[in-house]
Amino acid sequence: MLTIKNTRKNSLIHSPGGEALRLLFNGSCDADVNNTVAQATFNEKKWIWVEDKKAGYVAGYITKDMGEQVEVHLNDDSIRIVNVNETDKMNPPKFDKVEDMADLTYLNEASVIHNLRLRYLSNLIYTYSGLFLVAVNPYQKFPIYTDEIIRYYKSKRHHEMPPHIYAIADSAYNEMLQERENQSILITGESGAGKTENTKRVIQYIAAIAGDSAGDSSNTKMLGKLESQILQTNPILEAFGNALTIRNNNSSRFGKFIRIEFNSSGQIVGANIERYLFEKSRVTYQTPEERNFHIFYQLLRGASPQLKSELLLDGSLNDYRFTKNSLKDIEGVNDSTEYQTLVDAMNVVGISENEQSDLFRVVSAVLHLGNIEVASSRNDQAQIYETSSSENVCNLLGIPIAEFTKGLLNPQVKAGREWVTQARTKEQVLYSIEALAKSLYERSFFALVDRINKAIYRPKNSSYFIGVLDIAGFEIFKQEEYKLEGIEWKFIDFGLDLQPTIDLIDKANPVGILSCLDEECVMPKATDKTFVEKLHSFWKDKSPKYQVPRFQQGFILQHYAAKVEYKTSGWLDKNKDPLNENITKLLARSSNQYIASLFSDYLGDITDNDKKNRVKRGVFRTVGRHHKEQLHSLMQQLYSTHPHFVRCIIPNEEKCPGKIDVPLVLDQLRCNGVLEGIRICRAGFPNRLSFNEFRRRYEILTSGIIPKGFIDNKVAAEKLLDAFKLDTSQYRIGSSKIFFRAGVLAELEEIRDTKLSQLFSDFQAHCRGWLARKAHVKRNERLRAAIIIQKNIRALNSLKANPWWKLFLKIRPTLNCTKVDELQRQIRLRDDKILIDKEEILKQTRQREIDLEDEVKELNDELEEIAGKCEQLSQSKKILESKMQDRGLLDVQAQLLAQQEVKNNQKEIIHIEHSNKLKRKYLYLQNISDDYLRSEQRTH
Ligand SMILES: Nc1ncnc2c1ncn2[C@@H]1O[C@H](COP(=O)(O)OP(=O)(O)OP(=O)(O)O)[C@@H](O)[C@H]1O
Repeated sequence: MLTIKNTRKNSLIHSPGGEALRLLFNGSCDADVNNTVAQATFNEKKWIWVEDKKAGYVAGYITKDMGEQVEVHLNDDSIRIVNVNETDKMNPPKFDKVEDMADLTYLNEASVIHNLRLRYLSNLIYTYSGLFLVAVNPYQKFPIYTDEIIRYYKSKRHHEMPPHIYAIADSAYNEMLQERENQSILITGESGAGKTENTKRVIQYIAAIAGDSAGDSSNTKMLGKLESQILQTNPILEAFGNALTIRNNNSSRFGKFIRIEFNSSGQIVGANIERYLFEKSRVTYQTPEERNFHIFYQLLRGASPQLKSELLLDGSLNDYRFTKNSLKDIEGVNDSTEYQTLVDAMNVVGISENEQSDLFRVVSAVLHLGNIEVASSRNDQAQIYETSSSENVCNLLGIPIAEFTKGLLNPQVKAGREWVTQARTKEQVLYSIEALAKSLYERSFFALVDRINKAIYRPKNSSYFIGVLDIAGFEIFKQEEYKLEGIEWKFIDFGLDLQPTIDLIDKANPVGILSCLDEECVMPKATDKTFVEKLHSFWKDKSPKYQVPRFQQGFILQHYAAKVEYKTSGWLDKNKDPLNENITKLLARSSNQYIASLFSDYLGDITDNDKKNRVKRGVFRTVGRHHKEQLHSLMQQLYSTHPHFVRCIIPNEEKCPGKIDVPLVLDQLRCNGVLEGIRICRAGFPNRLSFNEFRRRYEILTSGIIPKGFIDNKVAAEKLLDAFKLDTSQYRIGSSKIFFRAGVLAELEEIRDTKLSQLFSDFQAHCRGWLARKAHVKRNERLRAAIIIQKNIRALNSLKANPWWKLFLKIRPTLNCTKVDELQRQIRLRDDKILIDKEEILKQTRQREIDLEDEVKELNDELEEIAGKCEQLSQSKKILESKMQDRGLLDVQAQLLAQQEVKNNQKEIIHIEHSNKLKRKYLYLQNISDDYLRSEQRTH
């Protein structure tokens, strides 16, 4: 029993489970730690709702304020007590159901859970909490993932719309386009919390908005082929990689990182899936409340009889060891329909019928492997008497049965330098059968992921990506950014310093747990015990995060959320993951190409040299090392992206809609860092903008502050900050960005919105004014016109009554008014004639021009001819001259000169005649045009 004292009015009480209770009176109360106050509302009777572990919620009321004590009387006459934390203060009711919990005035566990709970009970499953989006699994379908909702969220700002996974997807997409930076969305949470559902929603949203950025697709029904293929990878991966567990009917038994690739204009050009940590042990063992991977049930229930007979499957779920002890059905799920969905999805992705049958062949082989019955002979040697299952296995896997059986029962192993045949016990054979079944299924699953990637991955056209990580427990905080930007930042230890624990697991020197395990795996005679002893010698009392357990063989690690005790039995074996090499070699040479490809790394004879290499390779590729390398590469990728965080919360363990188990939720909030996330967000500078972006967005708020012409973006941003009169504690200026405390940018955005809407109103007012003025002028003109028309009509009407006018009208037909008419007619006729003459003159002029041109051409030809003759004459003159020289005939020269003169004279006469001719023609044309001009003038 706890006695709570000095509880102030309006202060917050919260139960051991963290439920919030607002006290509307002064006083205190006793608390029974077994009960949880769910909700408290006080009216005059001061009602209180208390959760009773047995009875559920029970209502009670507070009878009286007794000084420092408050009794809560329940309707079953008992008294319930609550735990009060005096330091916790209650937020005013206006903060109830607040969309971003970073906005809470008082931040504490109770307020956070109170808010989440209120929202959850109002079917609001998404809530922002500073750095994260918190998503509480509703366990029911809300209509919040429709095409219409997608359209609402498209290109909206973060806080413009209620919290939603689409808002996160949208900001990742827009930031990718604006910042030209890869993005990642890290979706984490416990099993069953909703990671995979939210991952699917992110991909659905991105496929809808980015599939066709040219048009307004926003419609999942109108997706392109690639987008559909990406979406259809889901049912395939879920069939082979998901299973029913106690916590989740559709639990992913592997982690995945899906990268959606975009070109520079933001259209999807491909996708790639990387998988992590596959739970292959489920193939051979499940608890009675759980199932094997879905595909086993789907195939046995949904495949056609013909396919089943091809796969040699003539039994039902109860006939196969690997399925018979499991739960068979999932509520609300029809495996046969799911099988059809799977086949349809594989067809969409482009997995051919042959490839599908290869995948199913492996599933069937695994089922038959489980049914191989191994007996023990008298000398403890394993025997297989009933061979039908082995025959089926060999038939399906394309390997000879004799060698398979021999490899299982009497494998060849190396003993020193010799190869010897070893007899195996029943347990050893069963172990290697199970190891084979697990490895076969796992390799086939990995090959399936590779095949899917082959269909959807086109790295060539890719410029950026958005990666969606669906995996339990991932954390990256980019606090180094402050350092890079030169921001003064006092590191606050929020309990997030996980480095000592990470070192303990990961470090090579001093040897961390994984390295130590790898080392032990190659040590002769090493056992799980020697491994643990070695670990203790390295870490006991040397790391505060490492402890030695009292009773078990293992160690205790202090993780972020809690201490975890690890039992190390079987670790060495699991890390080596040994397979019977006699069998794997057989499989590598299988007559079935697909099966052979799964084990191609075992191809080739194991010579001494190979063996050495194999062992060496084994050292580097233990299970632990493989995971470590994979995760390291994942972290590298994540660090190169802009991260967005989604924290999924499981509300209760009964998969029950509308029920929130407060201690369970509180536990998750504590473990997944939501509370720290909010604190970091409030303590640090969670919003940042580059100088350029800041100036571009907010210059509008302070017209005239930034002078015209070029000015450095940083200087401009500083001027703007001064003009905003922001408190300097609210921001920090880095070397390329400005960092803001939570809420500052939201405020600026609000002011900007107001300003923009004011500007737009002004603009609209201007436009409307202009239109109205134009309409007014038109109306005035119409009015004037109407007045004139009226005036004329009135004049006409008044004239109508005038007797002179009447007389005039009467006598008009008899009047000789033809003169005017005749004149008009003559004018018309003359006009017509002028027109015709004009045309005729033009025609003639054109014709004359053409004739003249022809004549000029002829004269030119004549001139050329004369010139040619002259040339000839000068030639003959030259000849004659030379002859004269030869013969001394000077008199001939004189004669020729005389001839030449005659010729020249003739030429001159021709020239004169020609120019006279041209003159005459010119005068003639002049006359014509004068005539024409005169007639024109007359016309006018
Ligand atoms: N947003 C949601 N809307 C409706 N149902 C949901 C939602 N999120 C989760 N669920 C329900 O909860 C179940 C578990 O969710 P999901 O498989 O996504 O969990 P998980 O965190 O991926 O778990 P695991 O780690 O075991 O794979 C889903 O099958 C679905 O029935």
